Amino acid sequence: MAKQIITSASGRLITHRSVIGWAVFVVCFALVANHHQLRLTVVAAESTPPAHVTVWLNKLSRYVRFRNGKLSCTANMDGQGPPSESTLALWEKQYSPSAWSVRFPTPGEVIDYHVKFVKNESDRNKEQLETTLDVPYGSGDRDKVDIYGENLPADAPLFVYIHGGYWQMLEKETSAYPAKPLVDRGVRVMIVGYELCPDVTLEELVRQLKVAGEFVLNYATENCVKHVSIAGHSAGAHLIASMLDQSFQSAVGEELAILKDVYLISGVYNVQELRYTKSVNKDNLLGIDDGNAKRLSPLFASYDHLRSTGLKFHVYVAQHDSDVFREMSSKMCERLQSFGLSCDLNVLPNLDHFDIVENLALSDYAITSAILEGAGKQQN
Ligand SMILES: N[C@@H](CC(=O)c1ccccc1NC=O)C(=O)O
Repeated sequence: MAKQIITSASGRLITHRSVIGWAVFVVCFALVANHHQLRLTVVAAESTPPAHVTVWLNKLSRYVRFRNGKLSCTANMDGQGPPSESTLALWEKQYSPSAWSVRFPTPGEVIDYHVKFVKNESDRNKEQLETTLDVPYGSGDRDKVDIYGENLPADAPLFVYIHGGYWQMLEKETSAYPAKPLVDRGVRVMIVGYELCPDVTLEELVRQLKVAGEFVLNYATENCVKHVSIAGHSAGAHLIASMLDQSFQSAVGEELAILKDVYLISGVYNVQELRYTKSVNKDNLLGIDDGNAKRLSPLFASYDHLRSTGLKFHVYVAQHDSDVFREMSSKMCERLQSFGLSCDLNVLPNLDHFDIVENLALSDYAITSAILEGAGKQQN
C-alpha cells in the first residue's frame, strides 16, 4: 500500500504514487506543449497538488502555472507571436479588474461608480483644501502636479500619488481622493498627472515618470522635507516600480534617501500577457513589442541598487482582484525581498480593484493608517 506523506489542501490523502503521477503529468505536458508550441490552458485540478509538486511547478513556470487550485500549462512562447483564442479569452478576463468585483451586478457599473466616486471626492478636496494646481514638471500638457495642503509647513511630510487606468484613462484632476485624511493629519499631498497612451508609448511614459520622480525629490529637497512616500494604483504601481531603476537612482543621487515608503496597490508588474489583450492594448496602443515587453515588466527588473537605501515597500492587493493580479503582487513582493529589500504583502479582504483605493478617502482605513504611520503622523 502507498504510504501517506502529506495531506492536500482539499483534505485528500496524497501518496507517493500520486506525487509521481503529478510530476510525470506536469513534465510530459509541459514538454509536449512546448514542443508543439502550444499555449494551452487546461485542467482544473481535482485536488491541490502537494507542496513538492507546486515547487516543481514554480520551477517550470515558463510552461506551467498553478493558480488557486487550477493548473494551467503554457508553452514557451517567448517571441513567438500571439496566444491561442482560448488563452486570450482567459487573459481578457484576468486583466479586466471590473469583472472580479462583487459589489455591482455588472462590470460596467463598477467602473461607472469608480469614475463618479473619484471625481466627486477630488472635487470636494479641491474646494475644501488649500491647493497649488498645475505645477509643470515636464513638457507635455498633462506633465503637471497638483498640491494639496498648502496651509501646512513647507517641510511637512509629502505623499505622492500616481493614479491608475491602464496608462490610458483617468487624470490627476479626478485622482485627489486620498488627500483629505492625510492633509488633516499634517501630510502634504501631491497628485501627479501624466500623458496617456497612445499619445505616448508605455516606454515613453516610464521615462516621463522618472522626470516626475526627479521633480518630486527636488521639490522635497528645496522645501527641507524629511519624509516622502509614494503610492500608485494599478498602472500607477507599475509606473513607480518601473521608475525606481538604476538609471533613476543615478539621476537623483543622494536625494533618493528622502524617499522612505513605497505603496504599490493592486499593481500590474508583468505586461507580457496583457500586451495581447484587446481590452487593455487594442491595436497595441501601449507600444509593447518582443524587444521591450520584459524590460517594461518590473517583475523581471533588478532592484539590487536599492539594497542599502532603507526604502520600505508595501504591496497591497484586494481579495477580489483577479488571480493574476494577486499572483503578480505576491511575486513582486518576493522579487523585492530577493534583493534584500523590506517588503510587506497585504491582501485586503472584502475589497476589489477599485474600492482598495476609493477607501483612501477614509481616515479609518488600513492603507491610510499605514501612510500616516510611515510619515510619523499616527492616528490617535
Ligand atoms: N478596463 C478596466 C479598467 C481598469 O482596469 C482600471 C480603471 C480605473 C483605474 C484603474 C484601472 N486598472 C488599472 O490601471 C476594467 O475592466 O476594470
